[in-house]
Amino acid sequence: MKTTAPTTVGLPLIDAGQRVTVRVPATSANLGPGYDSLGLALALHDTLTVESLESAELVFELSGEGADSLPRDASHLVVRAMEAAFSRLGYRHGGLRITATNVNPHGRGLGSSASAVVAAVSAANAMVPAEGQRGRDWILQLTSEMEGHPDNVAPAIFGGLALSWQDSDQYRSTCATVAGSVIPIVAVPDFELSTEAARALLPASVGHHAAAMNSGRAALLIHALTQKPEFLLAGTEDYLHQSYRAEAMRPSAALIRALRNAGHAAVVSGAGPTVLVLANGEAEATDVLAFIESYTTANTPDIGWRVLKLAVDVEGAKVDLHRR
Ligand SMILES: Nc1ncnc2c1ncn2[C@@H]1O[C@H](COP(=O)(O)OP(=O)(O)OP(=O)(O)O)[C@@H](O)[C@H]1O
Ligand SMILES: N[C@@H](CCO)C(=O)O
Repeated sequence: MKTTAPTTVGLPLIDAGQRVTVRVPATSANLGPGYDSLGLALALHDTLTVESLESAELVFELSGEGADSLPRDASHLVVRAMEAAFSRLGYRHGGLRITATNVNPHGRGLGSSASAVVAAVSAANAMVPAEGQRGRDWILQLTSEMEGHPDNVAPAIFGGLALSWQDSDQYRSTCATVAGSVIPIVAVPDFELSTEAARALLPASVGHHAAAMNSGRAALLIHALTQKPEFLLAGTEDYLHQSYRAEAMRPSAALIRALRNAGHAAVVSGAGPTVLVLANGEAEATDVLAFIESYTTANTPDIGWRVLKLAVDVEGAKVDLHRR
């Protein structure tokens, strides 16, 4: 399907005939107590290829997740993010061919929207002349503004475990190295929950006791993820968001409770409803996979779960530019 692309009159045009491919990881934000600040990149990758056209057209070739439901016009998230990036960089495009191969499920808590905006902004940045291009911290700033929080975009950009924060209106992030024995496992249910709906369930404020308890667990979690995975169960206890959101994802909340009662570090991935388990070593990973299989068969027979044993992505968004 083709539609006419909007233009930003007055700005210089990028060259036609450029082709950029961006491979971007899925991400799991929060990790329990790290609400809006911690995120882990996962080896589950979407691929976006963008070509700059001579003609003022938007051409879409979409496959995989969202191919049947995403818009094929200027309202597509990738186009909106590219327009914002070009405009901030001081350029405009003539037309674009967008080819997206998506494996990251949408609205499930694996950072699909963050992956899309990181891929789009990275592609736009690579398409402007070299002297106008900006670094990854600039990409972090713009994509965090678009998402409203940095915890998914940061690991999608940098890879690994990202610790992010906000100084006034500036978003910052640094990476930590995850212990080699940590194995992320996700159980993705067949229902969606939008981040917007999940955020609307949170209270405007929490008590001092909850805040203090959460601070302790967030600090412990970094130590557990990087050096002492035996503390993962204690380190993933959250006091800020999961209990308020449980009503919107009851099967996920029940699975998390059962996994934690069995000693496994299970949390809501992002805003849910995916369940993330951080296993310590292959033996625990095998136990977790068996536990999820038997628990879901017995307790949630009407829900389809896609269970994936993944690895931590340490590379982040990978950009390849081909100029004609
Ligand atoms: N690759 C994509 N291309 C275009 N639009 C996308 C893409 N991925 C996600 N979106 C849009 O973002 C929406 C999902 O975003 P949302 O923030 O609700 O969930 P999420 O990013 O999958 O999960 P979370 O933020 O909890 O990790 C989709 O319904 C779709 O509108
Ligand atoms: N920190 C975000 C992650 C999902 O985008 C939330 O929990 O709402």
